[in-house]
Amino acid sequence: MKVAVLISGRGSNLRSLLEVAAQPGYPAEIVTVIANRPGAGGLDHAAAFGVSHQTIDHKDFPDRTAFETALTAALKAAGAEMICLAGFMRVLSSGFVRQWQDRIINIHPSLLPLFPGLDTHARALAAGVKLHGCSVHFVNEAVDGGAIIGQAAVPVLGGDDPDKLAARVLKAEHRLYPYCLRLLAEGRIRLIAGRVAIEADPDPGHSLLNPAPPA
Ligand SMILES: Nc1nc2c(c(=O)[nH]1)N[C@@H](CN(C=O)c1ccc(C(=O)N[C@@H](CCC(=O)O)C(=O)O)cc1)CN2
Ligand SMILES: NCC(=O)N[C@@H]1O[C@H](COP(=O)([O-])[O-])[C@@H](O)[C@H]1O
Repeated sequence: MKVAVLISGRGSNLRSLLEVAAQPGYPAEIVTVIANRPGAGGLDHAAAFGVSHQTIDHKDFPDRTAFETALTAALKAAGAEMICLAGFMRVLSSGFVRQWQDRIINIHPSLLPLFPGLDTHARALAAGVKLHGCSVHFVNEAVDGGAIIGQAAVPVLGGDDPDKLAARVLKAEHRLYPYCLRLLAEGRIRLIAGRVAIEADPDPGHSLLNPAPPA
């Protein structure tokens, strides 16, 4: 499966996708990386893996539609069949989402439907939840409202602040995203009545995602 990754910053999720996609037998290929912010750190990861990469700065365009028209042209030129949002911080218009219906996924740093949007870790701490985590979901018009493909949970520990919690969640993100993209690229994901069904799930207990905590 030919995959494009859209980023806005550091790119650690992009790196985890590049690493697994470089492994023989992984069913997806990262064909291009596009950043909407000049100097996004993730572009260096793309260069390090020899993957085509470019910046399309949303600030260079009069509006979202013009920005997204340039985005679509670059995606089509790269032959992208699927789009992975990895720390991509622009809300995509309904027109763009419809054009790429069921072919855009995103990683979000919370256990959706809890805490959609921004500042998820501070909000989780403020809410006093004891479990937090991340979700990979299809992207639709509703921000963070698309069908959930996979989730990974982490404990909220005493003394946690948003940065400590974010770091624990990020480790889980780096396992969850390659796992979910694999399921998608192997054709195991079915969207039925707006919900995801995983066919012949190789790891129903998700032990891959949630290895037993250290003794
Ligand atoms: N149509 C959709 N677009 C996007 C989704 C989605 O589910 N549907 N997910 C987001 C990712 N995301 C949360 O996971 C998110 C990203 C950005 C924002 C946001 O409010 N962005 C502001 C600008 C912020 C900036 O440029 O720094 C905006 O776009 O005006 C909310 C949620 C990706 N897009
Ligand atoms: N709303 C989208 C959002 O908040 N995404 C989050 O941004 C970070 C990007 O890190 P990265 O650039 O190192 O992959 C990740 O934690 C991702 O879940």
